[in-house]
Amino acid sequence: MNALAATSRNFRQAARLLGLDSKLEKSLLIPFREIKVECTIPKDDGTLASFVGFRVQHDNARGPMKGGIRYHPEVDPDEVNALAQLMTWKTAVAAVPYGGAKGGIGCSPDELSRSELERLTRVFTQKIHDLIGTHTDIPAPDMGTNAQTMAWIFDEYSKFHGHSPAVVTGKPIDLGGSLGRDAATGRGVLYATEALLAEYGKSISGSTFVIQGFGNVGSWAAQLIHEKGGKVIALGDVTGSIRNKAGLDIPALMKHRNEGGHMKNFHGGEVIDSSELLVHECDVLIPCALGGVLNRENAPDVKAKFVIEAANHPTDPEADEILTKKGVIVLPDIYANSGGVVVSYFEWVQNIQGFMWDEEKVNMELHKYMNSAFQHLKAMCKLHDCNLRMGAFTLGVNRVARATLLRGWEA
Ligand SMILES: NC(=O)C1=CN([C@@H]2O[C@H](COP(=O)(O)OP(=O)(O)OC[C@H]3O[C@@H](n4cnc5c(N)ncnc54)[C@H](OP(=O)(O)O)[C@@H]3O)[C@@H](O)[C@H]2O)C=CC1
Ligand SMILES: O=C(O)CCC(=O)C(=O)O
Repeated sequence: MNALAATSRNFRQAARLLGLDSKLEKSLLIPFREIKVECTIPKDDGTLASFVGFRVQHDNARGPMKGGIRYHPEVDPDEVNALAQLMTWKTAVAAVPYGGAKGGIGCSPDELSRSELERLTRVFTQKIHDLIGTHTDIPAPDMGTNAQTMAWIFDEYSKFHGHSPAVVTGKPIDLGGSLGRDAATGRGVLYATEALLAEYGKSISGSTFVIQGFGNVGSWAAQLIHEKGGKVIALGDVTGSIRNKAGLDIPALMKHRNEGGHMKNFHGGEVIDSSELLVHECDVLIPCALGGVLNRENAPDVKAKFVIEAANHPTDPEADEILTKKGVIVLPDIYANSGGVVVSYFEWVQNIQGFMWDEEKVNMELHKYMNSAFQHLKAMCKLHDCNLRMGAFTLGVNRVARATLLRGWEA
């Protein structure tokens, strides 16, 4: 089942639990707007290259649409559609005043030079600039993009619309980015994991962790868990996977990575086959890379007691069923990785106010938002006698449905 079919299935299940009217259910599922553009750029060698870019704007009942832009070879319209829909439910779960959107360009960022990436980002922005904006749709980083990508979008957009820092979040601090945004998704993962473990009388410091992905989300999650005394015993990225039963030295691994080293050349760990990573013995498994990595093939062998979905849609529905039957507790993406969009919201607010918060305030507010969402999520689980994923979906879908009904249907 692809990501869109799986996300829509979860939505329909939540709509049924909530007893939503069928017309409303249908209208909430259909995206507001789907944009597909061709982006042709001159490569550094003088040849031309074309890439397809997408932006799906799913829903704006609760506010401007919000969501990241992904650069990855596997970007396709159905996946972007699913990720945009997830953003609608995620912003509602987090109680930030946004709808949902997502974008992507089918490309391999590692195979493009910095100037090719800049040209591609600027051409994409030229093609979508009149459909995004501070009060319509606000992009942010996702896989394969970063603060520099956001700086180019902000600059290109501002050529058409005047100085507009709040059109994107996740910007460099020097251009109006928020302190704490770079770490925010990983920090939110830490706060969400702490809240979940506490329900079971456990804590970060007494637990072992396996993390897939060592990019923005994975590396921050690993560092913050390590700082809190958690033992990260295995970790992997595209270049390979390693383990150390005594706990990996995460600051040393960060240094190794920042100096251009590959995972498998890190001396503080033993190389393992990447297929072993997700089924490695541990208390808590945190996928922080691609979607669909937990599936019917590997789910029966998962040994973790808790899965924290830091990636978007890492667990396909078949794996979800298998894990539930095995008694594995899965903390769903639309709550677990919402720290990124929460601090994006703080960045947008700061840009509009023209006032910068200190990092302590950002982290304190993030903690409040994550804890409050967890309490509301738990209440929905109790009300509908459902698991955490359905608790999060019913919470998000109900808030969007209420906003839609309050705004009214009459033309
Ligand atoms: N950035 C954000 O604020 C948010 C991100 N997310 C989600 O978190 C996930 C990660 O995003 P982010 O950290 O920003 O992305 P990055 O591009 O910064 O990092 C992605 C990481 O995943 C690794 N990776 C890619 N493919 C594989 C694979 N097949 N096997 C193992 N590792 C792999 C990459 O390895 P390598 O470095 O070797 O290429 C890299 O370490 C995505 O699902 C994203 O949608 C969710 C909410 C917010
Ligand atoms: O920070 C944001 O606006 C969105 C981040 C994102 O794309 C996500 O949460 O999946």
